[in-house]
Amino acid sequence: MAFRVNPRPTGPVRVKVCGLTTEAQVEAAASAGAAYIGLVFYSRSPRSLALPVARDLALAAPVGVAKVALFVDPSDAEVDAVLDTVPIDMVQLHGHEPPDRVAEIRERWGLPVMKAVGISGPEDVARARAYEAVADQLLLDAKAPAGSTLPGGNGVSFDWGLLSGLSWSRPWMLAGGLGPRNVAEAVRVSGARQVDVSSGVESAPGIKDSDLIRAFVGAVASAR
Ligand SMILES: O=C(O)c1ccccc1NCC(=O)[C@H](O)[C@H](O)COP(=O)(O)O
Repeated sequence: MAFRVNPRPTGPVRVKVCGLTTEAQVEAAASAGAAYIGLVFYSRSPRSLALPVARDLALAAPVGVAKVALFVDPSDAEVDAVLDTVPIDMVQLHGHEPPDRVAEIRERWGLPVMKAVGISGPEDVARARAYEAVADQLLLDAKAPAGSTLPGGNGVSFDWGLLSGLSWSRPWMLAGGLGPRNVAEAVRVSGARQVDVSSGVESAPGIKDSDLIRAFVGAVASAR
């Protein structure tokens, strides 16, 4: 397949490592150069955190690394419980939250919100446009495969060419099946200036691997 090559970008590509569960992983991600760490609050996920653990991880993150709290169709009480306990910089919504719920969460808690949208075809890209007006950032991720119990973190990718040459009024992040071996190509094809990874830097489901995190950030740094 022939891809359009995006114009030469400026500035480094920023990395989010999602689903960290130990302080050593937070240290590995931060020292490798990750700009964001994702903390998962979804009980069905192998990466889901209890509040006291999440608080310790957030406090272990150096200044300058944004702590992102990931929710799936959360109730107000769930958001309250996390934000009352854990120092968080951004909320990620990874469920079926409609635009008005995204706007409500943003306004009620006063934090930037990143809305994840599952992409498998051009109609999904069009759906993502509905969030440009209400979200601070977009996370363009692969759709969960049939049968998966997780809306994200499944290690599957989508056709990055769907994003090539598009412009967005909000910053956006590419996710889905990225790893040290394919992320440079994904950046080149999609034009992403931010990337998000979870299972691609794990040695087993839910277990992050510091060497893979370093390899991923290194591969991103080499992307042109
Ligand atoms: O990671 C999870 O366990 C998870 C659970 C429920 C909703 C979303 C989840 N992850 C979302 C992310 O931001 C992942 O980093 C993103 O989907 C990419 O995952 P992967 O394909 O494994 O790199």
